[in-house]
Amino acid sequence: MTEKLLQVDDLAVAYPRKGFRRGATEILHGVSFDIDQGKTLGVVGESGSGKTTIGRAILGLAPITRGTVTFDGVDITRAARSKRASLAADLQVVFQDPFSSLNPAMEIGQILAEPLEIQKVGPTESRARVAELLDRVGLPANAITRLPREFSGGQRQRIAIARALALRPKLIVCDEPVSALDLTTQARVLDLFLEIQQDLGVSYLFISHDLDVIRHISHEVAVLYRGDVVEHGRSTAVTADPQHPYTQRLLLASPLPDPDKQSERRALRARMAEDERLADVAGGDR
Ligand SMILES: Nc1ncnc2c1ncn2[C@@H]1O[C@H](COP(=O)(O)OP(=O)(O)OP(=O)(O)O)[C@@H](O)[C@H]1O
Repeated sequence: MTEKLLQVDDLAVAYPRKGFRRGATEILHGVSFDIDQGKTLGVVGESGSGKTTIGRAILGLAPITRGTVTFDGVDITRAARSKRASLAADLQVVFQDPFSSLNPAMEIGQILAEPLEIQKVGPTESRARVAELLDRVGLPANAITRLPREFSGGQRQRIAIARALALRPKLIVCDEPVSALDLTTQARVLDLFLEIQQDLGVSYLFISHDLDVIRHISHEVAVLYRGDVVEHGRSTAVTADPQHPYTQRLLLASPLPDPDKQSERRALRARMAEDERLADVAGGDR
């Protein structure tokens, strides 16, 4: 049996209402899912559905009002600060924007060595690990003396991935990590994520608004709609035969014109039109 690395149970998050002394706006209304070791859960949903908030809650950066987040056997919503700090290396993040997530004044070698220094890794081992990380993400060894601005968007995202891998984490929260990239670069970076997972057994919580991206990268998918998980299942099943009307709409809006899926989508559109027609007829009969 595969071990559960992350278990999220009935997670609710609420932010205090701006301009009010009391009251809070609930963003997540009790979401539950888990992630096995070495697997990927894709979280998909439209803008504002709460995807980033899920990632932030797992990283301890959002106000959790209910539920539990158990990471590697520890309930991090109730664990002491010292215990959470000891888990920090195992839980890393890659953000959407590789331009703002890398310090523009630091050379790549420094950016990658920084987390190692914090973990008190000595200089000789650190140099070897930085070289290994660059190789791992397909960047040349001479990148160490260069600055982020000397790299393209895709290369910068590779640097951000290398930085996330520096401490050999068990889980990486990937928050729209390919959304700022063109389609060809997206595909290459997604393949890198897959290759890394195959080699290192790392798990991903992979957030995206794009069902095609999620289909490519995830074993399972959770569809988030206005702070609730409305559909959850194996990625192939959910994307081939979505059950919830919201997932069906997301699939139709999916931006990649995948030729193999064209006829499938036409059939789905026809089925939805027919469902709507029947609903109209039923409504008219009442
Ligand atoms: N710090 C905050 N304070 C108050 N409200 C917030 C805060 N952060 C997010 N929200 C609200 O929570 C809701 C969900 O935001 P979130 O960023 O999680 O959505 P998302 O699905 O990731 O959207 P996007 O794809 O646009 O990033 C939004 O209505 C947002 O305005």
